[in-house]
Amino acid sequence: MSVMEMNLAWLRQAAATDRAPREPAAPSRADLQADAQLADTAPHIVFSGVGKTYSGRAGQTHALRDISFGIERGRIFGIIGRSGAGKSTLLRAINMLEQPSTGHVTVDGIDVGQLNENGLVTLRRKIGMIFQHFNLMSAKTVRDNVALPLRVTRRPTHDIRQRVDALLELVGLSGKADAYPAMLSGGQKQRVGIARALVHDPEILLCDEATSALDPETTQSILALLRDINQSLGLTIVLITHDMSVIRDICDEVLVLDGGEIVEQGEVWRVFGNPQADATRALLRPLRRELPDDLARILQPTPPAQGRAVLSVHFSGSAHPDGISLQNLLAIAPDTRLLHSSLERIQGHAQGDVLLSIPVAHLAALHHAPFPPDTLKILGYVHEHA
Ligand SMILES: Nc1ncnc2c1ncn2[C@@H]1O[C@H](COP(=O)(O)OP(=O)(O)OP(=O)(O)O)[C@@H](O)[C@H]1O
Repeated sequence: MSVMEMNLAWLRQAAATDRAPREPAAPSRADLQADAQLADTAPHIVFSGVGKTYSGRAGQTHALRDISFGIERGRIFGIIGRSGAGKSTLLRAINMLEQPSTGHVTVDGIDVGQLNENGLVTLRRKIGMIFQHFNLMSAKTVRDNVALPLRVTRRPTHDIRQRVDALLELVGLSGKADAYPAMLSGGQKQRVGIARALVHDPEILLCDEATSALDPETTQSILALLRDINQSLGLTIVLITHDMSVIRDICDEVLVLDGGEIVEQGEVWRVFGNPQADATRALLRPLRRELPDDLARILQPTPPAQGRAVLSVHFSGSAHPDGISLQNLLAIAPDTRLLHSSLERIQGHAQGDVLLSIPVAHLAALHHAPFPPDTLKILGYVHEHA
């Protein structure tokens, strides 16, 4: 029996009985191999036709409509959408903090909507969660905050202490075990939140706007920690955020919600490089650097007799993953000048715009340029003396 199957059996046992299940036996090498093979093929989390309707005094709100998608094991999966799009509802359906009105959510093949109370306790141990405002207990030390979920399991005190110390070391807070939350920076508080979320050795970590209260530098350090945890512990991470740079910097895949529906989903470099839905384009606008003001001021709509054309070349990731050769362009227009670039690499793919200028006299030769026609746009013209 594979480890995954053992865990499934364990969860099923918990779902079927009112007694707390015993911990599963330690897996053998063969179990681990079988598990790796199974894990390669089965999505870790699956939404099938999930809908959620809230009823209130003002009527019904359809927060989610017919949501179906899967999250592969070990991925970092981002969910984005405008305010009210349904992100939190979707995230919280994974650990059943929100019960769907229709459809099913399965984790490791278990329909989590069918679990009884014991089953839910077991499930939630397998799914850690961190929050925007950390949710720490102010009257308890860092060590006690992290130990809290372990105390209810009645593990021996020295086991708990060992586990907590190891986790504090993992998140870089070894020296802060006896500090109180008020004595910590925002980033340190979130590290405590991460340590606490990991106490039960979860397979999934849910991050609800986990970096939204942090400054950009601290955000980067928390993202680096999440990436480390994802890689070293093989955790599947699902996160929601309003910050598109978080998705760009850490996620493998992104799902875009709008009005409770999926409007787009895919690898980050594909979606960010060539967004299809209006909602995605609107969300990504802050990442796009517009034409610099000084350049916009001098651009003319018609070509001058003597002057230069300003071109933008858009890279959506797929065209030149190994770098961009300007050799052919320079052969057409040797006096090509680089004006501006918003080019960046997402998951190893070039993405963004490069602004170039060439003499108008060379415009006719542009159809020989080494870029697909739809990636090259003439933005305007500047007079030679400008
Ligand atoms: N408990 C609730 N009762 C009634 N309506 C709710 C409840 N929770 C959420 N909603 C509504 O469901 C919709 C989706 O809410 P949700 O919080 O999932 O969106 P979100 O994308 O996470 O929003 P935000 O980015 O602002 O946090 C919204 O219209 C919201 O007002």
